[in-house]
Amino acid sequence: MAVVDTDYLKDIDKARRDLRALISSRNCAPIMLRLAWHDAGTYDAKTKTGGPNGSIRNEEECSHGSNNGLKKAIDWCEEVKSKHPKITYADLYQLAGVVAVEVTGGPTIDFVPGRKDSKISPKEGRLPDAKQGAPHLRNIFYRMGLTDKDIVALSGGHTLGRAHPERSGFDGPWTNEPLKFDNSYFVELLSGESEGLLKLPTDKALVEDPAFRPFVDLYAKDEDAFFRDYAASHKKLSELGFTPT
Ligand SMILES: C=CC1=C(C)/C(=C/c2[nH]c(Cc3[nH]c(Cc4[nH]c(OC(C)(C)C)c(C)c4C=C)c(C)c3CCC(=O)O)c(CCC(=O)O)c2C)NC1=O
Ligand SMILES: [Fe+3]
Repeated sequence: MAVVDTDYLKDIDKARRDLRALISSRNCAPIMLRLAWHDAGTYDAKTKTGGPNGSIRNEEECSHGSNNGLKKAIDWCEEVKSKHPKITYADLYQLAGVVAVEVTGGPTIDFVPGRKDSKISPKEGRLPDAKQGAPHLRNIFYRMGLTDKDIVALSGGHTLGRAHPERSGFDGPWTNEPLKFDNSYFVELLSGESEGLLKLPTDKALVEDPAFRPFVDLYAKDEDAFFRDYAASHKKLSELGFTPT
């Protein structure tokens, strides 16, 4: 556990400002949010391994196929790390994810520092495979200790950014404003195919599965409900395996 004293908290605040400036000036909120998830999304609640521990910076893990393209985000975070070396990579990547949502107009997410770094990287295969459907999503997210509601709320993170053919083989944004954090991902999900907009098989599973669908309907019509549930799920994912002191 990193020692969270007043100096550490002061450093976190300065790093938060640096991240706001960096993410706003480079319009890189989407890839920073994806970096935060890819570090946290490896958590296994049974074995208490993986999770938000900065291990994605290890060459072995950041070269996993599912992490294609994230090296850029890791290098950008290094600029902030070099100015605030006391902050753990684990805290820095999760802070970047929180700031990415904030600067694009999303909900304020409670951030508690104190995550420890780990050099151990799990084997590839712990993140969801976009080509699969509902059973696979449940296998992956239940393993993390998350629920159906978390799966739908977190998928709303696709309100930001786009897929890149050279990274995942998929192409295009999910919404018409990929730098605005809002509930348009769910509105698009319910409005069928739109020219130039992407729907992954895992996105479509949310509409077809009877347990996921009520959350999609709620979030498409009530943005406040989406923001409330997203903020709670984002905090949960960013604290997997971490008990704030
Ligand atoms: C729920 C299942 C799920 C899957 C299978 C998934 C897969 C997925 N997510 C993204 C990009 C992608 N994903 C995300 C947020 C994201 N991603 C993510 O799933 C994880 C990490 C658990 C896989 C979570 C839980 C969140 C929540 C916020 C962003 C912001 C971007 C755009 C990045 C960019 O613009 O570069 C891509 C395209 C990568 C590329 O080509 O650049 C793919 C294939 N995202 C999913 O939600
Ligand atoms: Fe994604």
